Amino acid sequence: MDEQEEVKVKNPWHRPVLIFLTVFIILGIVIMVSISVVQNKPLPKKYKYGIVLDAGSSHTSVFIYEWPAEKENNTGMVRQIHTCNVKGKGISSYNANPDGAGKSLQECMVEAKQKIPAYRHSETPVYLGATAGMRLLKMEDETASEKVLASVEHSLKTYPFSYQGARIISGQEEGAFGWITVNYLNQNLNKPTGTLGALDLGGASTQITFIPQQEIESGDNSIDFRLYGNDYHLYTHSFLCYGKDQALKLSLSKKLVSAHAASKTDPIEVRDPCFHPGYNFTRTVQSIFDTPCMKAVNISSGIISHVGFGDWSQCQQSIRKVFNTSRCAYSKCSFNEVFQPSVYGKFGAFSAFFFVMDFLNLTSDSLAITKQKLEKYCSTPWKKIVENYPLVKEKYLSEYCFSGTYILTLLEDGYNFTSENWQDISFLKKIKGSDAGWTLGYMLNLTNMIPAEAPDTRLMPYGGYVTFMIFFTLFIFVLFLLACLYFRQSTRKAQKGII
Ligand SMILES: Nc1nc2c(ncn2[C@@H]2O[C@H](COP(=O)(O)OP(=O)(O)OP(=O)(O)O)[C@@H](O)[C@H]2O)c(=O)[nH]1
Ligand SMILES: [Ca+2]
Repeated sequence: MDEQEEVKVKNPWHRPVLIFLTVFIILGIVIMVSISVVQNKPLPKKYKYGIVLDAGSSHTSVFIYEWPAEKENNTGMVRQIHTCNVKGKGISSYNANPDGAGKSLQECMVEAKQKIPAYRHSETPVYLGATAGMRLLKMEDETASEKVLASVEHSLKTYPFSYQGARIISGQEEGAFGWITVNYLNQNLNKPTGTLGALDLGGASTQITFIPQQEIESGDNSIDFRLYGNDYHLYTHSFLCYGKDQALKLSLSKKLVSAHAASKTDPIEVRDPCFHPGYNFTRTVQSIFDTPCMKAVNISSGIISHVGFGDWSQCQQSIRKVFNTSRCAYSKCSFNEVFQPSVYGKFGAFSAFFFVMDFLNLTSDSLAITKQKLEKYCSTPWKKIVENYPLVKEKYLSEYCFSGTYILTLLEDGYNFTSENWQDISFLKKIKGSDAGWTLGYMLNLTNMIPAEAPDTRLMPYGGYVTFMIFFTLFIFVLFLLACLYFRQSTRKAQKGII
């Protein structure tokens, strides 16, 4: 009995200090584990948003962009999460009914409200940039263009976003921001890699932008940027009236003028090699001349009979007439006396360059094959084309022969691409999910999201730095203990030896 009591008394777990210490240690472990679980739980990423409306000549598109809130100055972080095509034509078509321009944006802006989390609405910037359609309207009727801009401004201010302005952007801006977009999305801007030239074909204008190898001889075509610590010296030009819809009108007007001189029929028959054999459509003369891109001509008949005969090489001859290459006051020109250095490097060709070449399945062939295929396509009877593509809008369908030939002629005779560098052109619509176009570059610039200088980077992230320092300190401490132990052992051995 006494012995048993003695064992009980000697059991160390019955000592209060030890019990207290054990509970304390367990509690400590629980607290540490809980803190580490909470601390290391992946945080929900916070995003910011921006809206840009591309008010083009043919239609308006609304783009919504998203980027991680804490990484906004890094290249490639902004991505397009949604796009909405406004129903109907571009805002410049509302010249006679300006209120309609603002109203037309309603559906897409309501969609934007649903796509962006409500708590971000008030800090989400909205920009509207209008391009060639509004440039032409401003030339024709400045008051009407101001009314249209006032109408879209009034409409955009009714939404809970942060309205930042609606304006007509210049051709240089359109070209330069398109170039920034493609190079930002390809993450070319903070690396020593080459950049991609940008080719944009709209309905009313077309832009070419690239870094040339030679000096830029005209100030209007030069634009300088400092992005992420690199200096960029760009060549850019925007040809107003050379988008594919205006170019069609230009080309058709020339055919109409010569048909009018020769023909005695009413309506005048305009025979067109750029439209398929069997194509026959009645147009008004007004629909061809309703643009400041051409001087009005005095044509007696109000309507024309537009008849196709599908001959590619004659089509190309007729399109060449819209490019004036007879004079150049510089060492080199593209056309219409505009300076252009030799094209250099790889190019991304988007908007109608892509729609058309993709439809015609001509995005990856050599120049010679491209011409052969196009020749065959243009000579295909209109009836057969309609049968082959029952789902494609007839207006688009009828114009692909003209548009394909226009693209080829613009690139080869206008910009001076050759069979050697033809395959440096990539026809593209999107890059990593975001549309190629000027809108993203425009927003990045206005939100200061591309810094002039590359941000200074630390050797390692803060968390990594703390972990490294803790482990390294422990490692040194263990080495120190081992050294002490070794020192004690060796001094003991030495003392024993002495004894
Ligand atoms: N085939 C085809 N054509 C299209 C499509 N979308 C637009 N287009 C046409 O392609 C041309 C260029 O379109 P966009 O790039 O949107 O032109 P835009 O921005 O309205 O015109 P700009 O103000 O000159 O830039 C226009 O003639 C459009 O009608 C499409 O999906 N398929
Ligand atoms: Ca455009």
